[in-house]
Amino acid sequence: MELLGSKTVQEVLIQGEQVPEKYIHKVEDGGVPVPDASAAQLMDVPVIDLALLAASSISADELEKLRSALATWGCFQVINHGMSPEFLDEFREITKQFFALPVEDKKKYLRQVNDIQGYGNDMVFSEQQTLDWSDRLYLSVYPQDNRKLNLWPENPKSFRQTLDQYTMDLQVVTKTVLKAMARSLDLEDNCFSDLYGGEQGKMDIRFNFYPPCPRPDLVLGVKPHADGTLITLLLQDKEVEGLQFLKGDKWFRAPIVPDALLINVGDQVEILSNGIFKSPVHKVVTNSDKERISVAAFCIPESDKEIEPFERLVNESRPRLYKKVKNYVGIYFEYYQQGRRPMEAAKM
Ligand SMILES: O=C(O)CCC(=O)C(=O)O
Ligand SMILES: [Fe+2]
Repeated sequence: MELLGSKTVQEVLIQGEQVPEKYIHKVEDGGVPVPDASAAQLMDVPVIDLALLAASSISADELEKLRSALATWGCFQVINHGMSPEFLDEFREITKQFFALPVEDKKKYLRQVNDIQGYGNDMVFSEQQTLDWSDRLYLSVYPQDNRKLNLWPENPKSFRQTLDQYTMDLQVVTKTVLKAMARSLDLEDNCFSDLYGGEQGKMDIRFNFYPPCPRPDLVLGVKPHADGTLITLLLQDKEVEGLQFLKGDKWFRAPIVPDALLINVGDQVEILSNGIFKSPVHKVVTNSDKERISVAAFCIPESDKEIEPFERLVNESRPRLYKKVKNYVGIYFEYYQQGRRPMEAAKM
């Protein structure tokens, strides 16, 4: 159960408070709570041309690039995805315009306690939870029955239509990526996409807004987590960095490739691939003078689908690492509430 909601970050800032205690990360052993972002290296994650992954003209080199990126980083950037740079700019623009509305106007779309959809802050499950320095708008878009249109902004005027177009385009990208992932593992083309569901696999969208933060050394935009999805497609801010990925015990900065989408696999693909593809732990740092936006699209299997390692990927040299799970997103929140890594629930 969620505790009563707290304020949005924007409201905290309007009230001119010091950064409230609840947002502050502490390190008991006296280390640095949030290491200086500029000290982190850029990741060398490949940029993949989606046209070269489409079934009709698939390139073996591109496929190998994909497999190797997902086995090392768990993510890659993709260009030639069918959306024009102008359209991506328009989509970023409606995101900025929505968050720039006065608090009162946005509150029409306020998330209710215990519902994930709507505008507001991170869901709060325990008194101990350190809060993220981000405001969100979370909307389910597919299947269409999941849409709560009363929570879809009417201002800016083009918001709904632009979101609709963006998510239709993403469904096409998702299908191509899921097929290519299967091929890169020598599996049957549709093995991932069958779990995702027919024409309209489940997709949720989270618009993230990170206001400038007076204490980037103590506060995170999003605390370290891995996504509970099959895959996540992220549109990053065009100018402001913030996202970092963990590899080994080091954090790396995700580079901005303005017209690319950054795609990462989530826990469910790590399970299905028997650990060959890594669901990367990532976080978002804040900065003191620039706001940042991003938009994450979460692709999630239907909740009645059983998720377990594909048999072809289990053998003597690679024993089965994960149990069968169902409704993983439900498990995800239960573990998250207790401050545990949800993947623990799936390990053998
Ligand atoms: O803002 C970002 O770059 C990433 C956000 C994220 O990790 C998420 O929404 O799950
Ligand atoms: Fe994430």
